[in-house]
Amino acid sequence: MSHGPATPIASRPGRPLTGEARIPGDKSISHRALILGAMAVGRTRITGLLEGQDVLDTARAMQAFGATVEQVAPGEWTVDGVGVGGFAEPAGVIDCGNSGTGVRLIMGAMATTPITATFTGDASLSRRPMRRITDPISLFGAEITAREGGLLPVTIRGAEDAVPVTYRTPVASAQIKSAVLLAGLNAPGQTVVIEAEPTRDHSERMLAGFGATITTETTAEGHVITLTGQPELRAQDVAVPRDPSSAAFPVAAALIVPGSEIRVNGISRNPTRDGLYVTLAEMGADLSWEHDREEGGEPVADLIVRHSALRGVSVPADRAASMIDEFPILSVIAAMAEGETVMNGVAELRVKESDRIDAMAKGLRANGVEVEETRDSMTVRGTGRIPGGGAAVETHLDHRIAMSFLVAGLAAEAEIRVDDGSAIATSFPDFVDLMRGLGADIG
Ligand SMILES: O=C(O)C1=C[C@@H](OP(=O)(O)O)[C@@H](O)[C@H](O)C1
Ligand SMILES: C=C(OP(=O)(O)O)C(=O)O
Repeated sequence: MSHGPATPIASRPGRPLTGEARIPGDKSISHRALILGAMAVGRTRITGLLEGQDVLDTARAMQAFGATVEQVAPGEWTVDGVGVGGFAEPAGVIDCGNSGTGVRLIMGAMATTPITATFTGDASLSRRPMRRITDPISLFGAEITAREGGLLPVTIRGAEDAVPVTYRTPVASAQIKSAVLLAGLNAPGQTVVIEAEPTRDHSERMLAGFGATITTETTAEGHVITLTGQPELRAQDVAVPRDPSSAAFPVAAALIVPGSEIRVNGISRNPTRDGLYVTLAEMGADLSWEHDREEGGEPVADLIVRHSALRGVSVPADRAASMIDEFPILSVIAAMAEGETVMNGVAELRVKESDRIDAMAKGLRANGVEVEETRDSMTVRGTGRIPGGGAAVETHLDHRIAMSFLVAGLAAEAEIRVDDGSAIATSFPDFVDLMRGLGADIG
């Protein structure tokens, strides 16, 4: 999607937050449901799909590759798949907008079908590294042309006679792992991904759910995932659970705005996604979990969160993958805690929708918070207050930077303004309305 006009938004300190925050569907699982639905035989029915722009761009891409993707009702979609190896050559360029997950998973999914496709994205996505995907998919036999530096636009000619691949991921990334597994679907024999640290495992869970043979073992080499190629994937009913990364914003707001108490139902307890919640418990957050259960193949529970006196902590590097998208909001929570919070092993934040270490450090400093950064760490010196009152924070087309500072403004001593909130619609289109419904002064 091309980017519309910038929309400045501000938030101000006000009354306590109360009520229930109804979080939209998980973005990672929504992308995967559409892609696997398109690669299955038959009609996949998806409920609770996130209708954020990132996911809508993936839906459109799956249509361009020949699947029939339809919205039946809000959040309810059907996908009539074309089967593994059944993708048609798209007529036009595939524009994945702002979405790293979309472009990288789809590049993997088409890399072992003998068709050609060109991928583009917005200004943010066009700065993000793609060799981490094009390198492994070329091992399957795909041919790649990219802009200098391996950046988008990228054209892929899918392998005619794909060979299976064993690949050790060079950085902890579920996107790399998933792209390789999706490419492995149309290669004969076994495709193996080895990761040093476990990353979110939604692809593995969903591939098994669609009927693929896939195993995961923890060995001395790391986490070893083995997929048997050329399965017939069978259409499924997929109930998408709520997104713990989106839930993090109202949860954070309730923790730092005095007098708040909110309920957030159906939060993922998947250990590959719950690092923020582990960290918040260490910081002294008042979190009560109820009704542990399974939804859409994922462990979930309901959360009640209350305003809390928080202390700074050191977040170990081996937890980074399980909370990779939550560091921007953690840095806001850390400013409202007493003492230093050190976030280790976070270099990957520099290649997200923006350089998130740099964007958070600049925005927090502009609002009176002391921050130190190295290439792969960020330290926030918490004093329990955010003076606020800086110039508009630059968000660089990054939804999580925008939402983080809008939450910060609710507990700051003066209004906080972001230069552009339009990217919020990529992952959490109802963010402003939902926060207002809890009592937040945002707009
Ligand atoms: O696989 C996924 O759905 C995602 C993986 C993560 O990216 P990396 O794999 O690049 O760490 C995360 O930041 C992104 O929001 C979603
Ligand atoms: C990094 C993110 O998404 P993506 O990589 O899909 O653009 C995110 O949502 O924080």
